[in-house]
Amino acid sequence: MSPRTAVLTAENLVAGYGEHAVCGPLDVEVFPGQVLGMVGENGAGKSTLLRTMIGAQAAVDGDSHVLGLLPDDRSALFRRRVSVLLDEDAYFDSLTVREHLSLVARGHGLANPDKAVEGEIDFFELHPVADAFPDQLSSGQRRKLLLASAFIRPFDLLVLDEPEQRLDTRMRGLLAQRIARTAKAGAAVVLVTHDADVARASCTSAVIVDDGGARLVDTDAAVARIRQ
Ligand SMILES: Nc1ncnc2c1ncn2[C@@H]1O[C@H](COP(=O)(O)OP(=O)(O)OP(=O)(O)O)[C@@H](O)[C@H]1O
Repeated sequence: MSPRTAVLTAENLVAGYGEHAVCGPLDVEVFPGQVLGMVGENGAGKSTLLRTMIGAQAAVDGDSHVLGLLPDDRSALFRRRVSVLLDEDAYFDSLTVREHLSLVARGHGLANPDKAVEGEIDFFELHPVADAFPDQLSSGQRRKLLLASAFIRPFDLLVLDEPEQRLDTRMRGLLAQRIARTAKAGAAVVLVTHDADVARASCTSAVIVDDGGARLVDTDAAVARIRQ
């Protein structure tokens, strides 16, 4: 893909439920190397807008494209090139942390899956629970497992809904740096966050979602909005 081809675009995109608009319209393009944050108060519509951007729910109006196509999270292309972590827990109860990561790494055809698995266990500090099952983890450790599963696989677009949830301050900082590095390496990232430090350390631009609207701003404005 050419570096100037947008990975994700939204055109006049209005998100909501049925005929009921929650927020928008939004026009935005996200290119490789960019991290677009989405900020705003509880209930403003960030998650709804994020899901609509990636085709996980129908738009009230307008449309979005991922990798130049109408997004279809069941298509092979989408699943191969878009890594998504929404605000939900999804595990296999009978697989350990290490087995989960191994399954994702092998499913995506990584050349050296074992090395990648150990790398994520190191990064997310999951060593003490690497051979534990999901119901033996703390809520923060479960969140780290989901984040590790999102990062371990290849992607052109990484989509994260409040990735900082349940992480301690130090791990939030490491995560923000990882997101920034991921974009510098060529991916595009879209994330919802309530954390001003995460936004400042990772975002290259942002959308403020409020009063039924969605407007594109620079990172400083997004950080100031979170701190209000
Ligand atoms: N399934 C649904 N059907 C109808 N309305 C919904 C549904 N899910 C969420 N909403 C409403 O849509 C609005 C936006 O919710 P959304 O979860 O997108 O907000 P948010 O900005 O992500 O909030 P938070 O920061 O609390 O996660 C809220 O008023 C919420 O009540």
